[in-house]
Amino acid sequence: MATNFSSIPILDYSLLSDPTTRPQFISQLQNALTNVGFYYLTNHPVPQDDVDAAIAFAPRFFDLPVEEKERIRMIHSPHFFGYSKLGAEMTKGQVDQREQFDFGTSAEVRWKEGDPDFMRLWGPSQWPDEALLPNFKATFKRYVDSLQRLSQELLSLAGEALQLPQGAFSRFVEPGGNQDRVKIVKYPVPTESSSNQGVGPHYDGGFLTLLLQASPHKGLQVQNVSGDWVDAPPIPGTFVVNIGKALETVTQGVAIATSHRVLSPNQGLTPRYSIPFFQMISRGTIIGKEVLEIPQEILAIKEKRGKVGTDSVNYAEYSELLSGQVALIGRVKSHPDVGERHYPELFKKFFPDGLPKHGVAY
Ligand SMILES: O=C(O)CCC(=O)C(=O)O
Ligand SMILES: [Fe+2]
Repeated sequence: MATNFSSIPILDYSLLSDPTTRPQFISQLQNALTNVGFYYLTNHPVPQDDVDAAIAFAPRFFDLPVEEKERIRMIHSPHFFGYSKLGAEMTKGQVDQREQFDFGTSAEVRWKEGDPDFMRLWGPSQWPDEALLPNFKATFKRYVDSLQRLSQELLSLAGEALQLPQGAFSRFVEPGGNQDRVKIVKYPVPTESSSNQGVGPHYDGGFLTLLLQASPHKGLQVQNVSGDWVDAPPIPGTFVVNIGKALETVTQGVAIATSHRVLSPNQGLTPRYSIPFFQMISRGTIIGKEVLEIPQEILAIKEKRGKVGTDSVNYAEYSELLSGQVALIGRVKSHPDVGERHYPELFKKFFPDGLPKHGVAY
């Protein structure tokens, strides 16, 4: 089986419903997890009407009046939920050319006096005014409920493909469930003078990411073992699923997190939209010290594989810090202005000279 991919495998979810084809899905999944870190999922169970409704809302959100988007700016949220204008986010110290709206699956603030700061990461989302965007909140609540269910099923299938015992991942779920995160993203056509970094090379931090490409543009690229960037163009009716650093860590590097980036649309095109769903992990574990026991046969796959490209930021902190702290550091580095407002001490540690000139919302 190829260990240096030149395209992203397409897995057909409907193979799972027939016991004679199910093993084929599991074997393809094993290859995708261990050799690519990415796959397309086709014939998935999320109702197409819900997908279409989410896609239709993406441009409408960004067309809201500026004042309404400002009202729900991320800076108001210690949970890093809300609107970020163009140029407000950074990857690897470079400004990303994207505008976005972050929200989460339902969660209460469980932080109490004396708890570590990162316990404040989970909490309620900010939503646009119902009168300005009727049904937006209800549509996305329904959509993320479906995505959360699907992500849990795909995680359990990943466990099966890696020959782990059933429920192997449950120790990374907090009582009452984890809060997963979602973004609606707009990548505008760059001006002549701006860079074409839609989002710079990075790994996702959690378990699985389920990405809905919400317009027909190319732009997403995935880095293979040789360091080449492989296109992952939109395929209608699919999600792009990829592995985050947390899953890589707990599987002892057998499932690989693969670096990826987005290039802005070329001149003359329209903006690109996408809606990634990030499956998160529990906050209170040093996951590098809680890795799963992996069968020898599966570990052997890792030995055969080449070394993975390094053109990316990383999550080495998972081996020494609590998972919630790693997540908080990632958020503060990406959104320094929000970090400065809500987590001033941590902010100072990473930005001793104050807010960077670029990469701040205001
Ligand atoms: O917009 C995309 O296609 C990918 C976005 C992404 O990789 C991310 O937000 O982590
Ligand atoms: Fe990503």
